Order: sequence, then structure tokens, then C-alpha cells
Amino acid sequence: MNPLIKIRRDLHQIPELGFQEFKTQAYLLDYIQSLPQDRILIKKWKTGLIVKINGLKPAKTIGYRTDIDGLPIEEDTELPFSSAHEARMHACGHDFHMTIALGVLTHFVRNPINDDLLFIFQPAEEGPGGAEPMLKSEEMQEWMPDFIFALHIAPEYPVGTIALKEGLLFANTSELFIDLKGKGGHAARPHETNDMVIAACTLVTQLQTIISRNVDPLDSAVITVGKISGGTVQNIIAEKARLEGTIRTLSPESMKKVRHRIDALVKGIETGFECEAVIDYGSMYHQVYNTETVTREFINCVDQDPEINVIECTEAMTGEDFGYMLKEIPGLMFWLGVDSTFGLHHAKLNPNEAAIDVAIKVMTRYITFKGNHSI
Ligand SMILES: CC(=O)N[C@@H](CCC[C@H](N)C(=O)O)C(=O)O
Repeated sequence: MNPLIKIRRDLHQIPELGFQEFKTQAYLLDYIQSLPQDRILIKKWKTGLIVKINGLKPAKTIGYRTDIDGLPIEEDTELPFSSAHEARMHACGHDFHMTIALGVLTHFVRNPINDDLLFIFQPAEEGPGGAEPMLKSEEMQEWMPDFIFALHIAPEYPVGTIALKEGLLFANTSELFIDLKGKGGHAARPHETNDMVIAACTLVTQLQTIISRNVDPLDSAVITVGKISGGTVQNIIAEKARLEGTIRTLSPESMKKVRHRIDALVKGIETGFECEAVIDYGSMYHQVYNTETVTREFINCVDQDPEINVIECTEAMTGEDFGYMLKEIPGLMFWLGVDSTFGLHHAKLNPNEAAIDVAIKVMTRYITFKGNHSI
């Protein structure tokens, strides 16, 4: 078996949530330490790693980032190498992302180029967000790259496809948690209670009016409530309810506006249902914005490979804390076609492993070009 496929399958079996990636970190470290060490420097940052490969005549540092965390999903693929961790799954392709990063890193350990390379194995992309604190850390500040690159698997594209665009690629995100507290009581005596199940359902419906009535129809935004919980049993009126969701917008300004409207509607629920509400916006991710000049250079370079189909896509409402890195450092992110019937965050996601070699070919070609040129 191709050793990288074995690595992908090993990593697939040990998904861990953000900042709990202990086994993952140990696995990555073991592999990197098994390579010839003469050009490699390694630093740990929390559950992540930062790995520098010294170049031959360095004029700059080229960064490549992969995320390393999994999701709280029970896998349902029936693959022989399914997750060994209960209710945890690499359902967003970070097992692919890590394997590709290791493949690219291995290539440049064996085939050094002029520039220094920095491989960033970043924890907690799915939440609460590792990119921003990692970027600010002493460890990273000492080794800040001049350019930064990353990819994300795309189940909707065939293997061999690379999709990207200049400028905005991924949305601004904010998590959303709302706790409601009223007065519970007997199911047969609603007039003596403030029912938080009714308040929560009303609020979920009202939140959608922000998208249809407050966001400019030529702009775009999403509010998804992914989880509602409340109450205790079927014949007790619920004293408490909780909504958990996420907000997506195409600009930081729209995010402010949407949050402002959420604050107002929640105040209305407090008044109307005579209850208490607490809003927590959790973690927020800055949009992913691809540097125009770098994107054009990347497309020109990669497009020369007849086996790669580079297409221009539209922006997506997915979020990525890699946006924080691109806010500070020029670079780009692209979608890598992996051809899966089931999409990201689905328990049956099954990306085609042939895409791993495609991505390694694309990244080694471009980094070799960039790392042997002066800018
Ligand atoms: C690529 C991808 O699926 N990213 C996640 C990022 C989640 C950010 C945060 N936890 C949130 O839910 O707002 C996504 O859901 O887009």
C-alpha cells in the first residue's frame, strides 16, 4: 500500500476534538522524526506542531498550513479503517489535509529548494479556533512565513479538480448560543408558566427573518440553528431551552448587522415571554480572502499540468480560521476535488484517496517554483 494511504487511514482512526489532539500530535511527530533530521527544526504549540525545513539559499519562508482536529460525529461509512473513537470523526477531511502536508514536507526534506519552508499543523479549526492564537504565539512570531498556503477537500468536485478564486473564498463566521430561562410547571397548567420550548421555537423562526428582511437581497447570509435542547419530560412545561447555531456573512460589516438584529430579537423574546435570555457568540472566524497576485501566479503555474483541471469557483458560506492567517500573510486557499457522494460534516463522507497524490503534485510543483524564485 502507498505509505501515504496508510498514514491517512491511521489518522482517520484517531479523530480528536479541538485542543485535544494528543494522539494526532504524537503520530505526526513520530512520522516527522523518522525523516532525515539535518534540515528539520520542530516546535510544539499546544496540541499542534510547527516544522521548519531549512532551504539551501533562503531569501524567504513559504508556509503551508493543515488543520488537525476532527468533529463530534459518529462515523457511518462502514469502512474497515473507520474511526476508533466513539462519536468522533474526520468528517471535514482534516485526515486528508494532514496526510497531504506530510507528503509535501517529505518531498522537500528529500528535495530541498532555496527558500525555507514552514509546515503548520494547526489544532482546533472546527472550534474554538486555533489559527488566531497560534499566529500570535511566540513560537510562530519567531518563524513568521512570507507567504502561506492551504487547501480544503471538496466532495462535490471530481479528483483532479482544483477550484479557487481571487479575493473572497470563504465567509465570516460566528458561533451562536442562546440560553432561555422562564418558568416551568405542569403540562396541564400552561397559564402558570413561561414555556421556553415555545419561546425557543418562536425565536428560531424569527431569526430566519433576519436573512429575508434585514440582509440586503444582493448580499448573502446564513443563520443555522443546528441544535435545540430544552425541557425534561413530555408532561412538564420547559423552564429552560438552548439554541446552538452559526452565522455566516460575506463581509465583517454584515456580521455586525446580523448580530445587532439577533440582539434585538432576543430582547423581544425576553419581553414577550417574560423570560431571561443570555447570548454567547462563541468563536468568530475572519473571512478567507485569497491574495489576488499570488492566486494568479498559482493558477498560471498549476494550469500547466495537463492532468489538473483548474476551475474558478464562487465564494462559499463555509468558514475557516485560516482566514486569520491570510489576513496577516499573503497567500491562498483552494478546494481540492475528492469526489464523495456525501458532503462535508456528513457521517458517510468518503473522499477518494487518489486526490492525495494530486494535491501533493500541485503543491510541490508550485512551492518548487515559488521557492526557487526571488519573490
Ligand atoms: C470548512 C468547514 O466546514 N469549517 C467549519 C468552521 C466552523 C466554525 C465555527 N465552529 C462555526 O460553526 O461558526 C464550518 O462549519 O464552516
